[in-house]
Amino acid sequence: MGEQENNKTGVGNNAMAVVDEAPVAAAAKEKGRGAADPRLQGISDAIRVVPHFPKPGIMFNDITPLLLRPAVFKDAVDMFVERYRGMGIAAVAGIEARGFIFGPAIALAIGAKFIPLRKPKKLPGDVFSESYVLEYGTDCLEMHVGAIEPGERAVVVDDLVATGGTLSAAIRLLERAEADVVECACLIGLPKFKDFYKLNGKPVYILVESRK
Ligand SMILES: O=P(O)(O)OC[C@H]1O[C@H](OP(=O)(O)OP(=O)(O)O)[C@H](O)[C@@H]1O
Ligand SMILES: Nc1ncnc2[nH]cnc12
Repeated sequence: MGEQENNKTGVGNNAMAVVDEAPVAAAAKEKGRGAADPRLQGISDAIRVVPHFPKPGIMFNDITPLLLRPAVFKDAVDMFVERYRGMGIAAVAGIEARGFIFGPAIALAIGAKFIPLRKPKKLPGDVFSESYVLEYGTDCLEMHVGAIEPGERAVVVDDLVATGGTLSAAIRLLERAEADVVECACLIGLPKFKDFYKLNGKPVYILVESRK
């Protein structure tokens, strides 16, 4: 992925007017590539920030308003599809629950399989399990053994990266199956994530950065 491996690809501050509650459109302003992609402002505007949910102090980035706007929902999916098409990606791994909203559409569009990374005790077969710490608790992700073959190229998809704990667990799961994790893709990055350009050595591609 060349130059893109060395920066939080497509992510950065921008000068767009921002409503207080809306995340700032930040992506597609790849280094030296000129103006931001015009679709990003619509994506940013369609994300609602809800203070103190699910507990005091958390600024919850809610993607459900974006899902109610088909054109904006499509823009978000298209931006990921444009990025990963033709890269020999065999699998899109989506993180339960919100990675299940975007992951399958991306997988179908690029001709990849979709692998659900599920919360504990939901998958009936043999699983790999990885625990992680969240902004508001701890959790675990599981993946079916045999979902991916050694050496297959994979992208991990979720709606948001906060601490990076969930994505790191997803990367660990795929790597236990000897998959080649190419990148993680999220709609939203929280500002505190800005210091992480990589997770477990893997690039993280973010469309918009939340102000809060
Ligand atoms: O970067 P992190 O600090 O790990 O947090 C990000 C994760 O938190 C949210 O999911 P959540 O665990 O709330 O589960 P849900 O999608 O089932 O609501 C979000 O959808 C990410 O998966
Ligand atoms: N601030 C936040 N908004 C939405 N989902 C989250 N998951 C972890 N932190 C979150």
